[in-house]
Amino acid sequence: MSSRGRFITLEGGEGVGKSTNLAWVAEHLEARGLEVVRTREPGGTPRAEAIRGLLLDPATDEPLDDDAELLLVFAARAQHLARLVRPALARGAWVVCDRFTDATFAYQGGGRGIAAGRIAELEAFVQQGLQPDLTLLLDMPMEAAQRRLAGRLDRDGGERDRFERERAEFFEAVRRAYLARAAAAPERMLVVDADRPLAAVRAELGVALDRRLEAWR
Ligand SMILES: Nc1ncnc2c1ncn2[C@@H]1O[C@H](COP(=O)(O)OP(=O)(O)OP(=O)(O)O)[C@@H](O)[C@H]1O
Ligand SMILES: Cc1cn([C@H]2C[C@H](O)[C@@H](COP(=O)(O)O)O2)c(=O)[nH]c1=O
Repeated sequence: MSSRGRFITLEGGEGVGKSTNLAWVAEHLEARGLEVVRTREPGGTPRAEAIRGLLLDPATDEPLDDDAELLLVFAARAQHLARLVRPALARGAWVVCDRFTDATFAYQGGGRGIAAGRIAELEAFVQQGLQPDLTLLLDMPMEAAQRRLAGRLDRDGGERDRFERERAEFFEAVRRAYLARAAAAPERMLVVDADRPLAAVRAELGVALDRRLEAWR
């Protein structure tokens, strides 16, 4: 096995099953003898998690400006990359991350309408060429994903965050932007039909991971 760590991201709209499947992906890799670091964006380190708090806070007293939202996302990412992701990859660990920059193109680009070129400039500045080796895009119709999200909120309690309160058109635009990015980068991004029983989703994820493991050996 190569000593270079690999960077795997899970993407998709709200409630499609990213967190549920991230745990499984990490265990699948660990069962093959790899050191795996589980993380998420925005967040992943204490200071980046503090920025996440600002981004997700649903308080309406001072609406968050779209450009400020974009810059906060990348500020959290810079911290996360410097303190957690790059050191882990450098020591040979595999990093499995719940959302990364595809989410910025989908939410701030597709959802908020910020130009892709502006996002790409920040991406180049913050990432200095670092990209995920593999992105698993969990895709399903927005209404079904919203039902899953509502079920989770009913079961676990908690209120909707600032993004989860967005209107249906926002989530439709996010989904379209994700699918457009996957179509433009088919070698990196695998679109997985998430509107199936968990066992079927995981079977497809497992095949994709094992194929990559073999190719990267
Ligand atoms: N394939 C599946 N079939 C049925 N239910 C599922 C499936 N995958 C996940 N779920 C359930 O759907 C809910 C949402 O899943 P999860 O929290 O993993 O989604 P998420 O994409 O991480 O959401 P968020 O974007 O809010 O972080 C959970 O209650 C989870 O148990
Ligand atoms: C990385 C990233 C995330 N977001 C949004 C998308 C989600 O609504 C929240 C994160 O919460 P979740 O538990 O992962 O659902 O943040 C974003 O707008 N832009 C980004 O780059």
